[in-house]
Amino acid sequence: MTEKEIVVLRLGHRPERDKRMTTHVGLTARALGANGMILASDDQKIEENINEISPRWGGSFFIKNNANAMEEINNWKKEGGKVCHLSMYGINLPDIVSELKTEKKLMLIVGAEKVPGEIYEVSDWNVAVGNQPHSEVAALAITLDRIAETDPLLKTFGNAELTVIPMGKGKKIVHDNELIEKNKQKK
Ligand SMILES: C[S@@+](CC[C@H](N)C(=O)[O-])C[C@H]1O[C@@H](n2cnc3c(N)ncnc32)[C@H](O)[C@@H]1O
Repeated sequence: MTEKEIVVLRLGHRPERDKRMTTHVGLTARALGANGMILASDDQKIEENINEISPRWGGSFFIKNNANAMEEINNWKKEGGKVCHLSMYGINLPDIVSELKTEKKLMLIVGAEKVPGEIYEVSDWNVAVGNQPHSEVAALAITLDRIAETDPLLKTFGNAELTVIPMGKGKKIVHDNELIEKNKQKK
């Protein structure tokens, strides 16, 4: 079975206002099964923060900083990918989810401030996660969960320095000291 390829395109990030929100878009995308995030603004700090996550917590999530949104979308489409823009004005997710689920190469676009009209035009779908205003992080999380083939909460992340041992009370993290040493030497 071919793996699904999902990237998140983050639009409208304002470095002075949206640092936490955009970091959370990246963390959520990674945790719930996306392969990477493309940031259509220049914020090297976010790039650094996200790049620190995978060596620590496993997997191979990528971030591309300072990208041109339309170029990314057009290249994605040329490679046969489909584009789904998340917007409260779109078709409600339950009405389109079965179609989205069959896509093997999907770009999910989330905005911050007002999203330019051309994004609505160029997208294959404008999809609402309920037609009420809320947040890009919530919209992304619910979409990734609903379109997943297997439960994203059960996904394991290989090559992790740190692994949480789930428990009802307290906190337990296992450290892979050999990998921590190896990664230190790479820096
Ligand atoms: C806080 S909203 C701001 C929206 C902005 N005022 C506009 O006119 O597009 C930021 C982003 O969250 C996402 N979002 C918020 N509510 C949503 C919903 N109900 N369904 C899908 N996406 C949503 C969209 O990606 C949106 O661009």
